Amino acid sequence: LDNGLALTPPMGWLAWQRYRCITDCEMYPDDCVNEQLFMKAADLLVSEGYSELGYNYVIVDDCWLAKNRSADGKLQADKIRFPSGIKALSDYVHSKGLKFGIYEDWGTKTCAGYPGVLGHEELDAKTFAEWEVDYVKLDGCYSNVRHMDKGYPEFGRHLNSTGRPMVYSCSWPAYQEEKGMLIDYASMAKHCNLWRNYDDIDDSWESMIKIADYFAQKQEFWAKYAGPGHWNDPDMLLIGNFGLTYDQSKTQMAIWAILAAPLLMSNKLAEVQPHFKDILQNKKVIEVNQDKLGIQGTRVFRDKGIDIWTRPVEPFNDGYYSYAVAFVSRRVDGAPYPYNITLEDLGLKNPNGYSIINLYGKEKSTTSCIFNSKTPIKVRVIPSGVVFLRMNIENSNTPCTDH
Ligand SMILES: OC[C@@H]1[C@H](O)[C@H](O)[C@@H](O)CN1C(=S)Nc1ccc(F)cc1
Repeated sequence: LDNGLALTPPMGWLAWQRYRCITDCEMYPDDCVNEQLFMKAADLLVSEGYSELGYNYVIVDDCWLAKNRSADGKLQADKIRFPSGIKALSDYVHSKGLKFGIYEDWGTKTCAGYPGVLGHEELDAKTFAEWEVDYVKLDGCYSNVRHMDKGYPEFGRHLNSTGRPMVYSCSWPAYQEEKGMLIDYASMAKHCNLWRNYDDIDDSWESMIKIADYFAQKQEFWAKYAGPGHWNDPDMLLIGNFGLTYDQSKTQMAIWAILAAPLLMSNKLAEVQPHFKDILQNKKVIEVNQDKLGIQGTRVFRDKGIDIWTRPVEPFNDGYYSYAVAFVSRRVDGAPYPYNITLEDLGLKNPNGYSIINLYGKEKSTTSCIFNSKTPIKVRVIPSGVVFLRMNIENSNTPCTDH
């Protein structure tokens, strides 16, 4: 969507995966969907160093609403759980220098059964502008999938007519994909800043890698629609929760960086363990995800249980081609698996050579030597883990010794 927003994939924190629709704040005061949850998330994004790295959206998901609209037909928040109201919450988030996102559903109800926008589209868009919302996630439950091709663009026009810039996240393709419909991705890129293509992510390796594999299967259809202002969305980051190991967390962060995916954490920020936080705050990996070219990478190679993903990154012009390259092991036979490949076999043919940086390596790993495209690079990949490298074209002439 050409509204000047989301020129790189949005980054931030989205409640759904970790907090679902927990509304019993008596029983679960620290884990329920209420205003405290989002105010605390805003505080921690700043105090824990996330916001300075780009994580700046605090996004409310389903279940924020009262069960009914107010007398004048406007959407309203649950009065017990959001006693100060959404505008006050939005103001609080803005006071921390962050941006505020909210959820609704192009249907009669949200997936969890709260009021949907159908029949109130213009009013609801205006309400979001009044609340100074910066990002709207529009879900697609309780609606006719065949009418989404008109409904989602129309709601986007209502948002645009308010005059307030708002990132527009659409769930439209995910619902049409589910029905096996032919999907108009050109329309998606025209009307939405990002869009969910596929199933909801759950807190497990199986769920995350199923989504990654589906994006690889569909890459020839989907990747070309990604670019500044319009992104495919494989759903939230699981890192810091219960389901992924340390190495599996590095794998999700690497694949989401290759895919130019939104980096929307959904975790309990106060309890993210330091080595998981290091993954979420890895500047070199975030730099790949936020690369200005906005080219979505692809899975280019599968061999011996090693999946290889590459993404073109800057500098990438007149002969200078640089890449991020991820080696993901799907093996389960215990030992880290040694894998060698020449850059030429990877399709990186620059004769002058490349510097190679291990994005998950220690700082010292920034090599100054170069590999020419025939030098085999040797990696050892941990089961369901990843070796994530950045290869920049170099014209220096200090060839690398064996790596
Ligand atoms: O209720 C909202 C929730 C989250 O917003 C997800 O990100 C959305 O993709 C939709 N969603 C859920 S649980 N959707 C849903 C998931 C399973 C199901 F059988 C029916 C609806």
